[in-house]
Amino acid sequence: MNSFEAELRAVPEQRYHHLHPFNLRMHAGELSREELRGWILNRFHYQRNIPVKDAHILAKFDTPALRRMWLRRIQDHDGAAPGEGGIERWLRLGEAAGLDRDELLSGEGVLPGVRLAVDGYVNLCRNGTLLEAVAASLTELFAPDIMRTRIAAFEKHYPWIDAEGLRYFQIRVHQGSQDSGEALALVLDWARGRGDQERAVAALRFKCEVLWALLDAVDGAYR
Ligand SMILES: O=C(O)c1cc(C(=O)O)c2c(n1)C(=O)C(=O)c1cc(C(=O)O)[nH]c1-2
Repeated sequence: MNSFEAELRAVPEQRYHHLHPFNLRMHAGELSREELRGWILNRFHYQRNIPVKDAHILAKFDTPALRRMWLRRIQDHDGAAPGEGGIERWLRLGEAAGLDRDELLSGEGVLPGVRLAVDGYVNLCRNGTLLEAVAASLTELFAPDIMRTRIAAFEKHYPWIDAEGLRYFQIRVHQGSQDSGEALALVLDWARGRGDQERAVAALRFKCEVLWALLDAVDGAYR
């Protein structure tokens, strides 16, 4: 591992949302049903915007091979047909937790801080460079671990959520590993100069702040 890769990996180590008090309480089994439902409802706003930000990134690629690779991410979330894909699985997670699918789809109840955080991420991918947009996705280097922790915590502490609801996370463990591996290879290849490396690290820091701000909003609203 070169020093730039080590620098990239150190960002989420210190700032990723696995350290956020809301996630610590989630994993310790301390969240009320209302808090967990509030998190699922607000995270749906993040989920449904992931393919939107990925479409902005897709439009910046200029080779079929790279577009093909990134298109898979959009399909992972949107599915190949109605009733499939990650967004559908997140809706089922909501239903397993007692939320109404139409309520999730309406977007009502999404907190202002969550909207701003998600807008921040989508706008970085729309207006930033390709390097910044891809580097920002590298929080996913840490996502499979937090998802494994979350699955175990849900099974242990929140048995009132039907196990079927956990499918989103179970499938995402593999998808997140593949996504982050591909994105890391691109960033290491593109960012050879110190200026680019610093911009990649800054984008990854910003993305950690997006996830942190999202949880700050949820933590403050439902406690
Ligand atoms: O539950 C999580 O902790 C978590 C974190 C992240 C992340 O690190 O951004 C993503 C996801 N989940 C996720 O489900 C997902 O689809 C996803 C896509 C991306 C991205 O930036 O492209 N991050 C994440």
